[in-house]
Amino acid sequence: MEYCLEAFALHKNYGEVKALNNVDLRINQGELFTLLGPSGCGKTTLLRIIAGLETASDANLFLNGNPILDIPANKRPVNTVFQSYALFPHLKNYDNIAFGLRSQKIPETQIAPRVTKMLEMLELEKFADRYPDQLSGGQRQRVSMARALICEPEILLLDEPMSALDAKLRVQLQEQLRRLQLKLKKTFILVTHDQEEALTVSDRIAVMKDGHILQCGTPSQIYNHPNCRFVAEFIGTANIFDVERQGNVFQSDFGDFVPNTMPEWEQGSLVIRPEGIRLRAEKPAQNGIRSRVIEKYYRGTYQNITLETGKMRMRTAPHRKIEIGDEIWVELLQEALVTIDD
Ligand SMILES: Nc1ncnc2c1ncn2[C@@H]1O[C@H](COP(=O)(O)OP(=O)(O)OP(=O)(O)O)[C@@H](O)[C@H]1O
Repeated sequence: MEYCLEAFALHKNYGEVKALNNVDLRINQGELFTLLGPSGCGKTTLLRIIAGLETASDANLFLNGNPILDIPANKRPVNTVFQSYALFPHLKNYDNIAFGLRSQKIPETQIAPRVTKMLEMLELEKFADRYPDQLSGGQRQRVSMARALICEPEILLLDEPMSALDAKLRVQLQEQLRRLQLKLKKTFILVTHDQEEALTVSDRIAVMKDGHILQCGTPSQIYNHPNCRFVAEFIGTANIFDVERQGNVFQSDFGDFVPNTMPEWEQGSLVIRPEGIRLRAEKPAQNGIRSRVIEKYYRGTYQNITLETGKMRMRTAPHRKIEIGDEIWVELLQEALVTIDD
């Protein structure tokens, strides 16, 4: 299979700081690939190296099988959408979008239909004659996307494009971004520190920390099968507790548990997501805990419950009568228990 983008052994040092430490990456043709991690993990540096805005040492970077590290940024077939929009304030939105084609001296008769198509695709028809400062943040970011896409780059790079928007707009733009990418079937690389955004829009996610990629996989692989404590904690809510293996059972401070698969190690952790813990009317046959409810938060479509035992988080249906102080039986579903070697 031919990858759209391949990187081998990417290193980037800023003085003492190892911004990227031996990063390998393979991104498929037409996928929405997300670089996810906390501030300072190196995701922007990686995006900037792909864009050609930053140099890398000892590295190889291939686009459609061709090496690109020696190609300057303005000659690479990639384009970037920045958090800060980077639109020209003195140009109308139409002219902002047309800018890249005009600078290639393409005749206006060919530019007009392409701009019109972009305006349509990003639902911006009404705003063509306005200036960027007459738009909301989300609309402005759509103009930035149209401007970046009109030159038909091989890859669209998106550097935290939604982080300046409020929560509701962000969700709208995430869905719009995903629809657009599926329609265009183009490779998009998104940088974000927002795990919900990554889970919502991505085909695959690379979780980064301290210049390393810790895990790379589909949203459901990353969420349901985190390969280490950091990934489990960074994505969603995770209940994590120490265990010791004794034969086919894990012993913990909260009782004995049996997961689906037994690892080789003797000491490690078990991870379970809140939805993997279920309320039971009586003691379950295995993986049961008797515990007191210490917190309850109504969330509309569900209730968040905190158990006294290990401050474990679980969820119940919103109509379920359950009160703080209740003693309940819960089952940690066997198939939801993930083992992690610390
Ligand atoms: N020009 C620079 N000079 C010195 N250090 C830098 C420079 N750019 C980045 N760094 C450092 O490299 C590391 C990775 O930075 P990078 O911007 O890639 O992280 P990030 O994950 O994108 O973070 P954020 O989400 O805050 O933008 C950080 O420790 C940062 O301080």
